Amino acid sequence: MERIETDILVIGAGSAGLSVAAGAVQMGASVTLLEGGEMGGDCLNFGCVPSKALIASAKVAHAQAHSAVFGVQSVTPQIDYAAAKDHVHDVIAQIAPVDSQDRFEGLGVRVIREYGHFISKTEVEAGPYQITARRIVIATGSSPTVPPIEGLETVPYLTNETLVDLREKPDHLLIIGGGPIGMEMAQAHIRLGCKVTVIEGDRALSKDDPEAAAIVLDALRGEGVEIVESAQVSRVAGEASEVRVETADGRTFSGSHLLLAVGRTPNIDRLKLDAAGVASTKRGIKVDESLRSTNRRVYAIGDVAGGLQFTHVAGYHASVVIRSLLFGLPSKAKTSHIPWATYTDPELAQIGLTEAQARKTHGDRLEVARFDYSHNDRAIAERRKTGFIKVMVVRGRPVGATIVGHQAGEHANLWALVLANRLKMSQIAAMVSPYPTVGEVSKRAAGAYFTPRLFDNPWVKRVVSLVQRWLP
Ligand SMILES: Cc1cc2nc3c(=O)[nH]c(=O)nc-3n(C[C@H](O)[C@H](O)[C@H](O)COP(=O)(O)OP(=O)(O)OC[C@H]3O[C@@H](n4cnc5c(N)ncnc54)[C@H](O)[C@@H]3O)c2cc1C
Ligand SMILES: NC(=O)c1ccc[n+]([C@@H]2O[C@H](COP(=O)([O-])OP(=O)(O)OC[C@H]3O[C@@H](n4cnc5c(N)ncnc54)[C@H](O)[C@@H]3O)[C@@H](O)[C@H]2O)c1
Repeated sequence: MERIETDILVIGAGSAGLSVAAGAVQMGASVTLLEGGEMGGDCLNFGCVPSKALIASAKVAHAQAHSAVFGVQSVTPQIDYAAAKDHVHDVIAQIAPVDSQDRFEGLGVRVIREYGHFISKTEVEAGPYQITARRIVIATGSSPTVPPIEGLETVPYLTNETLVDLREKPDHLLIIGGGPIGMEMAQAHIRLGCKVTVIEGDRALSKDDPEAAAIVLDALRGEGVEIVESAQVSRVAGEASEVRVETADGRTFSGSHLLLAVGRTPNIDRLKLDAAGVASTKRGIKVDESLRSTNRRVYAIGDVAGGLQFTHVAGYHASVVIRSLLFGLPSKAKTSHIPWATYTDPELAQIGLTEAQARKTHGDRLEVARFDYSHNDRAIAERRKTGFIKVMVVRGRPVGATIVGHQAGEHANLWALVLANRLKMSQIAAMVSPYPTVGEVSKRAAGAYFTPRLFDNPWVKRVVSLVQRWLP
């Protein structure tokens, strides 16, 4: 057994672990990084990157089939599903060097390709290594949840992990779960020529603003995706290319392939957390606001910390703990300025509070300013008129924004800046947006906030008429 002593041990080389390791080593700490699976974790290999690459293929197919309105003859796209997956793997390969063992070793990180588990409060064993660290960061991420549905163990099913390598085009993809994974993959597959049925136990896209989610669901239904809500799956049966899904209320759906998209389970089983005195729940490792576990030398970040599960949150968590790991400074993770986006078409983005959350927190002090895409000239030119932005404002400062429409995820950047820096609506209104851009919707939402104050205000009218009398 080789013994290693290190300042910081990072367990897991996904978005969270890599961000901590890169930051800490470049600021002078000695860093050891364990990775039992693929460098880059879920986002690169099975999550964000492959899903967005497949969505890009699907967009091209959709554009070919719907070009006539632009004066370009529509054609029936000839889909080569396996070639689309080649494109997905090529995209992963292009991004992989950034997350690679070579790059991290080049930065000075000791990278060990083994799964690790605790043997004491400060020690971890990984393959032939025993590592003692002053601080340990658990960044082991999450895996697709496989729910206890009767019959599941007898039926071939896909998860986001195995979907990446599927090369035969599903004739009819059944998706259990109408969250972001289910909806993104549903639209990608209908556009790539599959039949798609989504079976959702509750409400599809239930974590998002219902009015905005309804626009996305309408669009998907319009493209032919069957979305069945309030349909808790209780049993599955069948075999390869013939799968049957039954719901608790007795409905049955049949398809050729089954994708599970029912949420995530934290990767904690291998860690032997008891040995380190690190407490956990079903959602993940218990952490305080500083992302410290019940063992003060051990932090947990990213998906395994059980909060919002996004790559940018993993990166943000890394920045929060680095302050405390390297400088011993107090540092707290907040969620009030965190954005997320679902990359359906139209896209759906949320930053900070939804309208319902803001109403609950701020009551009558809440004002909602909104602007519709249908009044944006560029959106009209691009035939992307569906969507809206609404901004939740309290005493002149936004506390949340919801955007549904073309490139909503891109427009979320501006509102993420606004919320992170507690900017005022007047500062957004002062921005000059280039015309014609879809991004003008943000400025127009700020305009909508001031319109009644300026144009429907008798005092303003009185002052203007008075000044006009005196002006030479
Ligand atoms: C289909 C899909 C699409 C997604 N799309 C988006 C998106 O568009 N935008 C977005 O922001 N987020 C998206 N996400 C979420 C995003 O992928 C995750 O939030 C992010 O990957 C979490 O990073 P992480 O570092 O916490 O965990 P992971 O990326 O899961 O990394 C954890 C790593 O730890 C390793 N590991 C586990 N246990 C051990 C151990 N004991 N020892 C050593 N190594 C270990 C694992 O092998 C893994 O590589 C998507 C997720 C999925 C599934
Ligand atoms: N664009 C993005 O940023 C993006 C994309 C994909 C995934 N993600 C991340 O990955 C996480 C996981 O995504 P997800 O879609 O798997 O999870 P989710 O928890 O958001 O949605 C799962 C859905 O499955 C339903 N469900 C659970 N059991 C069921 C059953 N037996 N029958 C029918 N329905 C059932 C739930 O009601 C829920 O609506 C997301 O929360 C998000 O953090 C992000």
